[in-house]
Amino acid sequence: MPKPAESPAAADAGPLLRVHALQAGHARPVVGPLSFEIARGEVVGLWGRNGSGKSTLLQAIGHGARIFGGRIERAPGTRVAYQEQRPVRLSASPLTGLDLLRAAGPAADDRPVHRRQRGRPALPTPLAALLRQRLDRLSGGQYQLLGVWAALQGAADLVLLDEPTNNLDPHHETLLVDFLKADADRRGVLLVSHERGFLDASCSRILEIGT
Ligand SMILES: Nc1ncnc2c1ncn2[C@@H]1O[C@H](COP(=O)(O)OP(=O)(O)OP(=O)(O)O)[C@@H](O)[C@H]1O
Repeated sequence: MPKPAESPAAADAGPLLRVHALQAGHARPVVGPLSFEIARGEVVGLWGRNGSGKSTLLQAIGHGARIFGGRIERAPGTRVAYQEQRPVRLSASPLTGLDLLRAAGPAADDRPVHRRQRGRPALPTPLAALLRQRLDRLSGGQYQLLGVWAALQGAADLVLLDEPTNNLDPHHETLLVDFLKADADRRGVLLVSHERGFLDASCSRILEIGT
């Protein structure tokens, strides 16, 4: 489930994220040194072979990985949502799709008609059908799509998505590209994918790591 922090909205000026000479890892460094920036409105893709440290880089920015050198700077007040490569799912839970959207923040917590009235993207029809369903009864792809929408349309300014096409068929992968383009100026996105076609269709820039 996405975890937006409860800080005020980030200032509009300057990049949301600055990564400078970062070396990150776990017991030892596995990625870097890397330097890049992400501004609001950008969708930046991470591309690289298995084990090159893409997930570790997202973890270092989101939470969890150890920083061995360099620095990560977020614009003051930047709220982060992080969809992990294998999002945690409770085996039994009465929570619904609507509960998941509400947890992402007020912007994601709405029905299609209300969203249109506020000038925000309408909840896509395939997701509207999931609002009343229990999360533990959703398919892997349904859960993935709902989680990514919540991260993108929730309160976060910076959205980290690790393999967001996991469990998605080609039709829903296309829908995901539309999700990323909807209201894109409101946030910056850093995503990992092995699917080059998806990266080319959805990203404004692609960073290759581990070469
Ligand atoms: N929690 C962890 N503790 C120790 N080492 C880890 C941990 N997670 C990942 N690693 C190691 O860090 C290296 C980079 O892993 P990471 O998952 O970041 O790569 P990746 O590029 O995302 O790979 P993939 O494309 O296969 O998902 C690997 O050698 C991996 O074994």
